[in-house]
Amino acid sequence: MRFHHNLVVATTQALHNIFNDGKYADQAIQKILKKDTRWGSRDRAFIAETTYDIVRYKRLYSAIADVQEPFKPQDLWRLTSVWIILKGHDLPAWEEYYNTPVRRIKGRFDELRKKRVMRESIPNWMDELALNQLEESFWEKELHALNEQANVVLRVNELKTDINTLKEKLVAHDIATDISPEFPNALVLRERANVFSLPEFQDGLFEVQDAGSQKIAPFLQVEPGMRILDACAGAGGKTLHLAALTQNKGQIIATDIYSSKLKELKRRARRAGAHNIETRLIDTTKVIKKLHGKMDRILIDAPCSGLGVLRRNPDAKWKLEPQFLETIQNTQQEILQSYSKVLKSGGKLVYATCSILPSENQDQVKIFLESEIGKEFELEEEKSLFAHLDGFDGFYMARLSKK
Ligand SMILES: C[S@@+](CC[C@H](N)C(=O)[O-])C[C@H]1O[C@@H](n2cnc3c(N)ncnc32)[C@H](O)[C@@H]1O
Repeated sequence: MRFHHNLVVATTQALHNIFNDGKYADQAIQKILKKDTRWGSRDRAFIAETTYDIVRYKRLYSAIADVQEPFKPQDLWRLTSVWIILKGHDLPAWEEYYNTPVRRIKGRFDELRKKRVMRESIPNWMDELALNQLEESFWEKELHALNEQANVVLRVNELKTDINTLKEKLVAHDIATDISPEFPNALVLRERANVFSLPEFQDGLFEVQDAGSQKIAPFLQVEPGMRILDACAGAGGKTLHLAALTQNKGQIIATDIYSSKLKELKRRARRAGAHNIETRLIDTTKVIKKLHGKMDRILIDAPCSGLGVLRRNPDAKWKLEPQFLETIQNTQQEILQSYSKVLKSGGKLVYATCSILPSENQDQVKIFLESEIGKEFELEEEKSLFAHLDGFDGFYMARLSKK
């Protein structure tokens, strides 16, 4: 493989912004990619994939390279040298790589890979937390799968097109995709491509959404004409899916505590031709109280650790803190307790997370069902998706019905 100096420079800049300045990996990479319009798709893919890989394996690579945060410029070059060597390539003859101890790097890797926390590159506390809740061999397989690169998956917007028509349109752009019967609206790209620049994206024919995530809106069993609350709507990934499933009929109220996210949701809804969505900012408890007893369905896509989506957000391994887990679990229960009151009798609630930890999933549902408010509910069905079993991101969903 031939390496280009300017692309590795760009990679070290992205790494500096992520590791030393605390920027989110996806945003830091997007910013760097805008720097040079002459870069082609392969150059961009190199910068993005190399940066993500080094973020993913930060603990392992920095131990091998014997460097510590905050990383100096030469430390970041050392990290890239470890990446090149472990990928089985020869180091380019650049001055930044003079005197790199190639044999020592390989030796350190062989030694360190014996320990899971090093091999899979994860903080000790996170490994221990998962081990307390999941069987060890299961966790090991899942953790390994969570370190793989995620597929690019599209959700076809059935308000505007159908899966076969979209598949054909993508072929015209040289983008080959696969359909899986398990995920009826999902097109999985065979190779990564910048789908956001396609006219079909601008026209709202699809959204980028992991296949596992596409299981959640249908799990709510919605029908056209229903009144639905998408309580933690964020930028609306699942709201848009709900709009398609209800064929734009009925009312979807999308709420969140951040107005910036709801603003983005509105923009996406316009592009998707989703007309039955209304956004409401939760700035006081009154917003939810006004809806008490009025809704047929509620989706609680709860804030969580995001441990199921580490393939997409590997920097979460380094940004999450143990205290956050405690706080977020309290928030999850509070949301369940207070927002579930919006349901009419006979209504249904889906509680979902992108976590694989039972403490954020089954345990929360159990605590809720045993509580005073929860006594009015029955668990209909629950489902867990795991990266190593299902091939996509990790998710949990539980459907409860109100008596
Ligand atoms: C998992 S994300 C939602 C993702 C979104 N449903 C989607 O499909 O793109 C969780 C969301 O919950 C929001 N949130 C956090 N605390 C909340 C609260 N108390 N009430 C409502 N939303 C909350 C966060 O701002 C975040 O957007």
